[in-house]
Amino acid sequence: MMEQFVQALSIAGSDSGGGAGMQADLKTIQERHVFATTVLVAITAQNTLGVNDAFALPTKIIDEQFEALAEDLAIKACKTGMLADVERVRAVVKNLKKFDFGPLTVDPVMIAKGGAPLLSEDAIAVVKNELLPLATIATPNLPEAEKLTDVSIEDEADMEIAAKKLQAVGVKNVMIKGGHFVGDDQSSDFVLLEDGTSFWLTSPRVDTIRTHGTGDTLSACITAELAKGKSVEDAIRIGKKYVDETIRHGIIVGHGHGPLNHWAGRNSDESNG
Ligand SMILES: Nc1ncnc2c1ncn2[C@@H]1O[C@H](COP(=O)(O)OP(=O)(O)OP(=O)(O)O)[C@@H](O)[C@H]1O
Ligand SMILES: Cc1ncc(CO)c(N)n1
Repeated sequence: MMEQFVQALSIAGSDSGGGAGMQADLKTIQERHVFATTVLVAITAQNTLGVNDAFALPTKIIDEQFEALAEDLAIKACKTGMLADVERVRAVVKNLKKFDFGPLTVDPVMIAKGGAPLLSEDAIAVVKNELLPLATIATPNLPEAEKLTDVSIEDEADMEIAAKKLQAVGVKNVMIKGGHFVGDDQSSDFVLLEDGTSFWLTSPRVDTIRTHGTGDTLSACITAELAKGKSVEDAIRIGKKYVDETIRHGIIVGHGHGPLNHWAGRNSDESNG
């Protein structure tokens, strides 16, 4: 008998350049052999050089996308990416409370690599107080962790303090990404699990500017693995390994912060774990 194929959901913004946002989520979830579905929240006119414009979709069509998925599909895990502003964050929170799409990964996307805002300043508190308490795992980068915790992160000890503060807000599991510690020869992420155990995931830093969509790719991989029923710890470890391969085996696309090689892990036994 044929069984339901595993399905996951990306709630995010579109990157026309194809490297980050919903496009990175789709490519990643597909590579992890999970069926990807989407709720599009915003559209950006973007390439590897920057974000030229952004347009947030009306909440009516956001609600309708959630309803259409709930009516028909069997989604086992979901993630959020770019949510644009207070109105859109609240629309997503409302729908995530209404429907069960499995464990939620919140990638609290705020600013694109080139510096363009993808979340309005006043929406940060709403993400913190209304969205994060629904999260199974949150994956902020360093500036996002600072904004969400008011901890100024100068070193690894500060990352541990910020992770504890995020857990206090209600996030069960926290992964703070150290990709922004440029100058360091390692790229180290700190993980604090629900049961209080913690560990570092470290990989040699790749000397490249082609890192557009690293955060989206990592959180999408975690989401796909959670949809398959992997534990949070296993999903995180697989996510780190997968994103590392996509950076390490880079491709040349565009003239700025180029996208990742999402199919880099195809021939690697390790990344198919
Ligand atoms: N140059 C690099 N070499 C190796 N690993 C990296 C590098 N840059 C980032 N990473 C890893 O990529 C993952 C994503 O981290 P990062 O801090 O870049 O996320 P992000 O800022 O949210 O990304 P984006 O905003 O582009 O989606 C982490 O596991 C981090 O350690
Ligand atoms: C649409 C979109 N979402 C997320 C990111 C962050 O990588 C981006 N650059 N663009």
